[in-house]
Amino acid sequence: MAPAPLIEQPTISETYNNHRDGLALEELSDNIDRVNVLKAALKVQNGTATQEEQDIYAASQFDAAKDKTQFRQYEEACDRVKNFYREQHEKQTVAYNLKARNDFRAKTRAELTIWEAMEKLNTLIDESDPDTSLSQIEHLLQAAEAIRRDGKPRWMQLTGLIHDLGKLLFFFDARGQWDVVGDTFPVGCAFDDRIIYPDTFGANPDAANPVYGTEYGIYTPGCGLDNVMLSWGHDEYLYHIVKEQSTLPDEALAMIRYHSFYPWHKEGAYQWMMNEKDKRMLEAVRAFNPYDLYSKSDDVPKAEDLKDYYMELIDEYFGKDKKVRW
Ligand SMILES: O[C@H]1[C@H](O)[C@@H](O)[C@H](O)[C@@H](O)[C@H]1O
Ligand SMILES: [Fe+2]
Ligand SMILES: [Fe+2]
Repeated sequence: MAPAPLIEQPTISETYNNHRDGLALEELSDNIDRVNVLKAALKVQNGTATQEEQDIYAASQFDAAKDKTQFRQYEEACDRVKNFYREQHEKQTVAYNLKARNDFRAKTRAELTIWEAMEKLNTLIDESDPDTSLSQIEHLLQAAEAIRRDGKPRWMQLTGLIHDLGKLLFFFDARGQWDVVGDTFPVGCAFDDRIIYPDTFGANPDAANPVYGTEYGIYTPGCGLDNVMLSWGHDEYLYHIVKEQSTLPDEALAMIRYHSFYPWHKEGAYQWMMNEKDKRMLEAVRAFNPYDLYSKSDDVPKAEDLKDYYMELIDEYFGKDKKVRW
């Protein structure tokens, strides 16, 4: 059976004629199809979490003791954070997103094991984050350890460990931090007011575009998030890598791809895009979020003490001592 068209075709060809520097969405989806065929041939399978695992990850007590008012206070955030989002909201356009995906597909930037990637990332301090000034390896270990302490499935522990590794982009093709970190949102349709600092989208040329500026833009309701272009950054980049090079299940892929999509998983925006699969994935992302956000105030784990445990976990889903193509 031929896959359902991603988005209504006439709109796409009309709107994308102006973006010859990027891949058309049709070509992108062809690429994705080719990858899926290759994966089937190589017997790399992501699969879905078992019901038992879904039950385990759904019931969490982890954040009960956390004072939620201490996190994500953007109104009180420092200028570093505010300036970051002003720039990001101005520059994340459809044209840029097509180009970024095209560049991503064009080459391999580095070959590093997961652990090497964590070490490389260690010097990056995330300008968008009002809640932590720790290094990334510390944040990754905090998230993974919180998930592990709560007895969650092994694949979810590993997801905690790697979920921000896409920030490696900063050392390769990025134009700054604005196309690497921060919350994400769809491009190609109206920017929702539930995105933080919504007023800063006035400076984004897409906001006034006759197609992209409308509620549904280039999409149709129910098209499914797999068919939506989320602003390019660490989530999207890592998602593609993990999908192609690991056996982590769909729920893990969703936790990675949507963990910064707060307007959707926290604020309830963009519900009209969802299909049945997305409803299940939303549960997974919501189960993951507290470990990402509230573990930032936990004790700082020591990487050397935990390395053996996590190396085994990495081997289990990526292959023994596997160099990942970044
Ligand atoms: O500042 C943070 C940080 O960049 C995280 O890695 C991202 O996932 C969050 O959504 C964002 O708010
Ligand atoms: Fe993140
Ligand atoms: Fe994170």
